[in-house]
Amino acid sequence: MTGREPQPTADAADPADPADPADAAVEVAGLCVRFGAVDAVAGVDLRVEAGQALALLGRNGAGKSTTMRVLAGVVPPSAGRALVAGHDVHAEPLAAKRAVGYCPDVGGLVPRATPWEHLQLSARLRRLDGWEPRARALLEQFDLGDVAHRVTAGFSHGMGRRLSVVLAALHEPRVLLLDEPFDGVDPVGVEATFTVIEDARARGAGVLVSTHLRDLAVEVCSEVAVLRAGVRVATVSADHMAGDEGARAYRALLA
Ligand SMILES: Nc1ncnc2c1ncn2[C@@H]1O[C@H](COP(=O)(O)OP(=O)(O)OP(=O)(O)O)[C@@H](O)[C@H]1O
Repeated sequence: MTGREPQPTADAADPADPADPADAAVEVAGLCVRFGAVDAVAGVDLRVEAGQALALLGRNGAGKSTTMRVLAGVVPPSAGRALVAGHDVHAEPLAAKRAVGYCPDVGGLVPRATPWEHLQLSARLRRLDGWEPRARALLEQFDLGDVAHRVTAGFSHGMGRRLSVVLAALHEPRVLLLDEPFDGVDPVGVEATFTVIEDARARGAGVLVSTHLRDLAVEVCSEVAVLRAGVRVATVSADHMAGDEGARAYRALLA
């Protein structure tokens, strides 16, 4: 991300897109992403069902953010398939972007714009009606109400993270992609993010959370997928990754 573009990405026409209950929220098969000589993602398979939250764990450079960027339509796949809410991100980019709310790991905010202006722009691009009460509620929930009309240039890292989650959640997307949503975020922000994830699951959305914070991941997600060097090495229940035993199991997968 360049940090110059607001999230989410602009959409064009917005025809009705009724959910097909047969569709997974996220379906990734044989995904490869190459940057020159670097295989950032080297054949990843993932599935997130509607109403499920899956955590994506792995060491620095494992390919987590690249996978998220493909699903958000920011980076094209080199090979394989990536679908969100039944839409191929490559073949149906607009329908796919419409289904997604994306919190990028870095950037995405316009320094000279206020949180309210970010929300206004997002609502306009997505042609949302009656979005204001939800926007106000989300800002309050994330303790950003007092700074709703302050430019984001002076925001702390954690404030920027919290606003990025608010922007991803505004339109109640069918697929919520949160890349490092807890990074540098205080307990109020963590709690608010948990609520956003739980609300999304309750209305049948699928959630993918990329993070280094295993303890938080297992608290809010039902399953964990571990990437290593661009390859998925395990998908296990969150219980399996909890506590001291989970820490040992996780370290073993990274070795
Ligand atoms: N735009 C790019 N150009 C070249 N290489 C890239 C690019 N984006 C990612 N990479 C490389 O792809 C690999 C995977 O990066 P990625 O950011 O997906 O990892 P990650 O698991 O999210 O890491 P972290 O936990 O540090 O954020 C790394 O080797 C990285 O250097």
